[in-house]
Amino acid sequence: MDSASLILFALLLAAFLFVVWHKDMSRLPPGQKGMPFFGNSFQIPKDSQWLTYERWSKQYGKMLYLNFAGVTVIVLNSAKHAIELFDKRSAIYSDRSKFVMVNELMGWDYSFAFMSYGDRWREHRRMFYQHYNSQAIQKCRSLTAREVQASLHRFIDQPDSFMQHFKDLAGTLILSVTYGIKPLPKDDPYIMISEQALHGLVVATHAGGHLGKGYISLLRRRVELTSKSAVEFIPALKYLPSWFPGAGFKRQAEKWRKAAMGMIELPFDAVKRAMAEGRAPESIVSALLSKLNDGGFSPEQVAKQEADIRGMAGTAYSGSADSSVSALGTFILAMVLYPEVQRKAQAELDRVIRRDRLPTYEDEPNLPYITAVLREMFRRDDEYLGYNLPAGSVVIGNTWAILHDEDLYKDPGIFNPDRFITKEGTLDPDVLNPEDFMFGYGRRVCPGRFFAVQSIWSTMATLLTAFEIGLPADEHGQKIIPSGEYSGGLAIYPLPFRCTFKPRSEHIEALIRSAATSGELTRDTDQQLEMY
Ligand code: HEM
Repeated sequence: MDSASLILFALLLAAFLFVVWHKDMSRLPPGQKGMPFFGNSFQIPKDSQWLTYERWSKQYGKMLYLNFAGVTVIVLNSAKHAIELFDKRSAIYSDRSKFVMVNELMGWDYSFAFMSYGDRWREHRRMFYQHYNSQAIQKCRSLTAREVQASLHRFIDQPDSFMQHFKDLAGTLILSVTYGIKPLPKDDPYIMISEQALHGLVVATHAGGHLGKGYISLLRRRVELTSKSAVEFIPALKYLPSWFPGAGFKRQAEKWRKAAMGMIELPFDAVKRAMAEGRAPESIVSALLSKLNDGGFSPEQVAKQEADIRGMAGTAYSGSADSSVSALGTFILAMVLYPEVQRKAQAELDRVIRRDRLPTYEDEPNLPYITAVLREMFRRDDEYLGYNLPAGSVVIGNTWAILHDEDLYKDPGIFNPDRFITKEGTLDPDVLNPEDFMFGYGRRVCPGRFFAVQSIWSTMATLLTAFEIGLPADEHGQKIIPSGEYSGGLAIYPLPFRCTFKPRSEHIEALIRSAATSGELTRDTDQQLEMY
């Protein structure tokens, strides 16, 4: 081919590609115009990206097209679109990204939350769901009530550490139910190793701290937005030796991997040892292992199923820890910023519970306003968005925009649980329940949602019965008002703020103190599994 024909061929090819690309583009939803090659990469802020999506969606439409250096991103800003795609067409919107850093280098491929859509994911999810569905988790109601009540004294003794108390409580509940482990009140080794593992996960999936340096500055925002790193862009980087300049992410991944493995192996091995010694308390893992021991399986089958149980159980801790704590942080924030809502909730509790005991989840049907507060809290909680990944493009359900849609919720910026209540004082079935959105969509919808709702509701109702939740005053006697802002991350939390927890009566304080003692006694019995 001579050079003139070569140029002609190149021009024709370019024209063809342009037409194909253009034709394809014309079928995409409208969106904000971006830069050549980088697209919208540099137009998205580091935190609270959902606000930018919402703003653009008002300009361009509820289904928004974005381009991050060649990766197509579709953001769904309406309930209708999210249901249409994620629920009704869930077969093609249920995959996950490959997560090279998290899955391959840090060892999280045991967790079905990060698995691609397929048989292995299905098997793990089915096993999980058998034990955490709405029926099954009713068994843990009394355990939940006992542990919530046993934690109350901490709010009196160390009010400023209330987020830490929520963290400890979330860890206690999930470890007790899943493994039969009662964590120590302080510095529990199972919780500590799990926190290390989760910290690694949060760092690896958020800001691009572990990336090749030049690459980060160039593509940082695109990286952050899709929770990926340079190694996600160029998977071959995973083969770099750890000592190679710029391969610090591999050394870091090795450390985080140890924590991720410790998190699933240590409690699992403790249950196995306790079972061998005939002293294992009731738990999901011991129930599954007993079935396995009675099943007449070959050693290979046992090894495979043990690995599945170990991974499924570890997924429960990682799914539960941050999300519930974030929601409860939002609850406390709402209670101090909207004292009239707190008073109304307490009036309902006083009417139904009569101040002579602490509530349990059994009381839920008689306390619609508390459930309305939970729904309103979920509507306001800035939990991060779920990702779903169809053929090559990222589809994001912008839950924040959906739950702030003025067509669905009047004055969405106001914390108003009454929006969920009818004139007769019951829950209004015609108002969209935020639980249908904030737990994700379709086949990947959060399988821990029943456990989450039960434990968060119980914690909220118990705290409201036990305490006047208020704000401390500064040296001039002025109340210190929290900013109400949130920090970014995989799950995000209200920025630290102070509040006070005053027992609502002497009788309640006596109940709190006695619940604390019975909680400690439980921990000292042979129910505690030793770690080593
Ligand atoms: C307020 C609390 C919680 C919130 C807001 C929440 C929210 C979510 C969201 C948005 C997803 C992604 C769904 C999607 O991809 O569309 C998810 C997945 C998941 N959650 Fe939760 N969650 C909470 C509590 C829990 C708890 C307590 C557990 C465990 C007991 C749990 C276990 C999981 C698991 C295992 C997945 C992965 C499911 C899969 O990929 O198939 N979550 N959650």
